[in-house]
Amino acid sequence: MKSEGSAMPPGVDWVPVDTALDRLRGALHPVTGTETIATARAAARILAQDCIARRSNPPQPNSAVDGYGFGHAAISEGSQRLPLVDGRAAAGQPWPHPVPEGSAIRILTGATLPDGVDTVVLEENTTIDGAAVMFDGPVRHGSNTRKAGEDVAEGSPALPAGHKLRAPDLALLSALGISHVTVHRPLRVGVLSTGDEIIASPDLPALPHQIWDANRPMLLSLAAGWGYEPVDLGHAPDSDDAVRERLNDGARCADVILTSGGASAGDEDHVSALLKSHGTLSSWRIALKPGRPLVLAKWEGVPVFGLPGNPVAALVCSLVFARPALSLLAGAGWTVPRGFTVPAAFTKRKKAGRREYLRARLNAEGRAEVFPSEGSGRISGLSWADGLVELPDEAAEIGPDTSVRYIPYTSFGLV
Ligand SMILES: Nc1nc2c(c(=O)[nH]1)N[C@H]1C(S)=C(S)[C@@H](COP(=O)(O)OP(=O)(O)OC[C@H]3O[C@@H](n4cnc5c(N)ncnc54)[C@H](O)[C@@H]3O)O[C@H]1N2
Ligand code: MOO
Repeated sequence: MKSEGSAMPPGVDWVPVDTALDRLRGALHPVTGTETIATARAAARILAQDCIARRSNPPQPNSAVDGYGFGHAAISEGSQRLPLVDGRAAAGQPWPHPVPEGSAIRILTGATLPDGVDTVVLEENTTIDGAAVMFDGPVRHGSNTRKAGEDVAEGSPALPAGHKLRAPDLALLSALGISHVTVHRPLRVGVLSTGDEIIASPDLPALPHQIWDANRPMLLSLAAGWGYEPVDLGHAPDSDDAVRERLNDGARCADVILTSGGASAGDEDHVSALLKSHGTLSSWRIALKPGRPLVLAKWEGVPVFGLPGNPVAALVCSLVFARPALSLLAGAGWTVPRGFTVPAAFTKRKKAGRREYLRARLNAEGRAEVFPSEGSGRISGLSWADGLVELPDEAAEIGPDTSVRYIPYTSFGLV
């Protein structure tokens, strides 16, 4: 019988993905300063301090419906008939007088409960007879009312430091009277493409042996979508001097640098060579497909992710390694993407020894189908997909309906 063996060439110290992630997590710390800005402008920013409720939500007991309010003590089972006070309580227009026991008041949604009112009956369940309201009891004490602070109590923690603010969070903070928040300054993410064959933009002509830069727009857009400040470091040819100059630029104006290309050990792999000779380099051979020649280093103290040039590998390495690392650098802590266990709609025999990520999407039955080619230069598969299937480091025999872990692009924060 044929041995399963390992998928990886021998003679190399292959680092498992989880080990690489653990080392990365241990080596990095937040690098951004802080600033205080208006809550209304703080979407996608990361809290640098806990937010404490300035007052309760709701601040006062109020009505949850349009109806009639009264004191519960005066009513019982059966038909009720309560005289109406000559007035009305509305949101923003509280009724300033007590409602006598045995009377009721017209009350609208959001209105503060006047003194003497602890229960509200829904308008649709009542009839009006002259100056009285009629309905059937019993009515539960406190029904259709909201207690002061039932959502959030004054002085209680609303959101913790490290939380990345989303639209609903702006609603919460505003409701609690928090007009300004102290947040981390946006992480500046420098992006550099390398390679003699690369033409910086499809606006420019390309000879047959040249290709337009696909990685830089992808990586800049990833950084922006994650809420960071993209810094375009342009494109450098395969020359030590050119790459060195761009890395120096990056170290001046970015907090972290993503490069693509030149990451493996070939004659023209200037990124890994430079980082080896100058920076502090961890050139791990990661037990990963695609993306095994990932370079992690520091250049003038600035972390550098030397991503592989193949666009599929560049994206996978960004999602798997750069995303949690950038989140940590930016002050939001380490992130682990949320995956879903779904049945496979494909067959594959996977050898032991490396983690694999396949371009995938869910079909109409909710099963994961994968792109027909695993080629790392097949950029079209990245667009075809809506996510990745993560296959474990160990050997796996996947057939129709085997459970696999599917991680949608949205779980990686792709917008
Ligand atoms: N002898 C070996 N050769 C290779 C190995 C290996 O282990 N031993 N690994 C292969 C794997 S896996 C990958 S991935 C690539 C990664 O190599 P580099 O990071 O050094 O990347 P390049 O050689 O510069 O480019 C690879 C490929 O990607 C294209 N590319 C580069 N930049 C861009 C860009 N910005 N936009 C679009 N396409 C880009 C480039 O033209 C190449 O085709 O190495 C294998 N070789
Ligand atoms: O890491 Mo390379 O993964 O196959 O393109």
